Amino acid sequence: MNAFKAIPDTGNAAIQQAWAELADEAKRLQDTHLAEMFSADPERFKRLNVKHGPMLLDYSKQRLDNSALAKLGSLADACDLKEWIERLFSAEPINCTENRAAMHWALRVPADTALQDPAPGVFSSVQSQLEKMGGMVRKIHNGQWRGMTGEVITDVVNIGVGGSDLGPLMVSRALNDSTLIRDKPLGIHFASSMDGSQLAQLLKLLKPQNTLFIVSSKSFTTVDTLYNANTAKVWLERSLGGGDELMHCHFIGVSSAQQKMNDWGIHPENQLQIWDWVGGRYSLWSCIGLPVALRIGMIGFNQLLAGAHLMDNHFRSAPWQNNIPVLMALIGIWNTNCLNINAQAILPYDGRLEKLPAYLEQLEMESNGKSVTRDGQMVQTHTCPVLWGEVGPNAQHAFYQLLHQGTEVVTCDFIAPALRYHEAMHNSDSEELVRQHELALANCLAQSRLLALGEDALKGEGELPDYKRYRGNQPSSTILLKELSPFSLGAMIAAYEHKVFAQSVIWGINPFDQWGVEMGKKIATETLGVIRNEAKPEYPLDSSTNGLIDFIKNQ
Ligand SMILES: O=P(O)(O)OC[C@H]1O[C@](O)(CO)[C@@H](O)[C@@H]1O
Repeated sequence: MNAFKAIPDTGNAAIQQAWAELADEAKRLQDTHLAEMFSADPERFKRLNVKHGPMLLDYSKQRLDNSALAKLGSLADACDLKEWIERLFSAEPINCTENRAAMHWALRVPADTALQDPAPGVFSSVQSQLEKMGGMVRKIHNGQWRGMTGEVITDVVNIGVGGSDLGPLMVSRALNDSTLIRDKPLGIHFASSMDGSQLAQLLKLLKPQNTLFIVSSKSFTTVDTLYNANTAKVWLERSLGGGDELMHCHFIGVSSAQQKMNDWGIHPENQLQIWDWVGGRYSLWSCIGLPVALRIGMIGFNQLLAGAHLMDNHFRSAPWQNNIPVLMALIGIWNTNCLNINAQAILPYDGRLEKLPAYLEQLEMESNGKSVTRDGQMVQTHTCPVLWGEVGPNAQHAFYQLLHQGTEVVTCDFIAPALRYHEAMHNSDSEELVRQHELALANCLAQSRLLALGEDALKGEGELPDYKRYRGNQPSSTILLKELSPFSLGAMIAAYEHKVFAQSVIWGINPFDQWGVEMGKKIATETLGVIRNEAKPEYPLDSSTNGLIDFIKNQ
């Protein structure tokens, strides 16, 4: 179905013209099956893939061609994407509803950069916090960070939620078997859920005298985190007693709210600073990434930053035809706005990337799940699609049925490293593991092929009954990394970040705020008062909420 019920009227003739031309392209291609596109052009992959650094993006299984791409490029030009990219790489407060810059890119600028500071002291304050974090990492790794009883810290628990959890969690899991950490066995754990589920499990296993908590919260007001942190504090106090020494030995804080960290009792030496110009979901590159640095060491952390910096430079300088994040953005615009595909699955074929779908859900949906433009108008196009995902091979045994034979069109991102286990050739089990990696790669390629081509993927199957048929034409992109390393992961995450930004420019929305989550927090506070019999609601509650509260209270 053609998504263009009406060409969006943005009041800008060039943008409108670009949308109109895209509508024609969508009409031209709407009935062309991917199988036809591949058989009509044996060079299709060559035309529709791009490589940069450790990353390859194959978008030949997307339902577009060079002509449609050219029109998408014209749309990007009409929306002044190039100028907006330069505005991102400056101290301009492009997060207009919060009057803040969005300088997460500054977090990965190397110490010896020739780049000009976007505002006085930005680069130097980033470096000084990284150095402070490096000092803590060394102390913990060397066994010099002692608990209150003088025992070595063996376990670190990151308490945070959203961007203060998902980024560090995803990256630490992804790089869990990095060679950099072989000699440094340190338990690194994460507690995010406000109901205390994860923390309760951890507190059963950990020993207070050996455990260090990182309270990670940009705002230091997030109740999920503060409740978990309070539970941890009480747990420590019960065995070790309270006081300044306990706080000094067992808590690190990472936040932009220094006074709030002071008030909570984080010792000044244990405070790591972030800045209001780092959005929560863009913060893993800052000291919010402390669990990552603990996992892979500062050398590894710097490689992660270097990979992201490589992608920053690429995004800033490459023409859109070769620009990985811009192409990812344009493909998304094509799917969402031209083909009416509003679902996207993230499918890593590497178990180490198990948390990538959750991380990208926040990055994309909290950034671009918006319906009001920067000018305060209602958007006239769809914006962010619904994202979800799972480790691909496992998802094959769960929801791929819908992808192959359901009624929904879904675009998929297949993600895999080309090499794995190669560095462990001396291990006796490595040959078997290499074979397992080959198996995963074969499945990755086979699934994207079958989804694209349908039954054409396996000619010679003969006439199939309807229930066995594969219609195909499900579009996908494949991202291959040379291998999964701090550097390549940094580059890939930054590519997704910039994709999100480029799409926000085309949709005319601000990707750096999240006002949609605020009212829920307020109402929850009021509801808590009612559940605890401490307050009456300001407004009469609806019958559903009343009924549910009655049930809870009657138990
Ligand atoms: O780091 P904080 O301030 O605790 O916020 C955690 C998360 O909460 C949100 O503000 C949404 O509620 C996210 O944007 C953020 O990553």
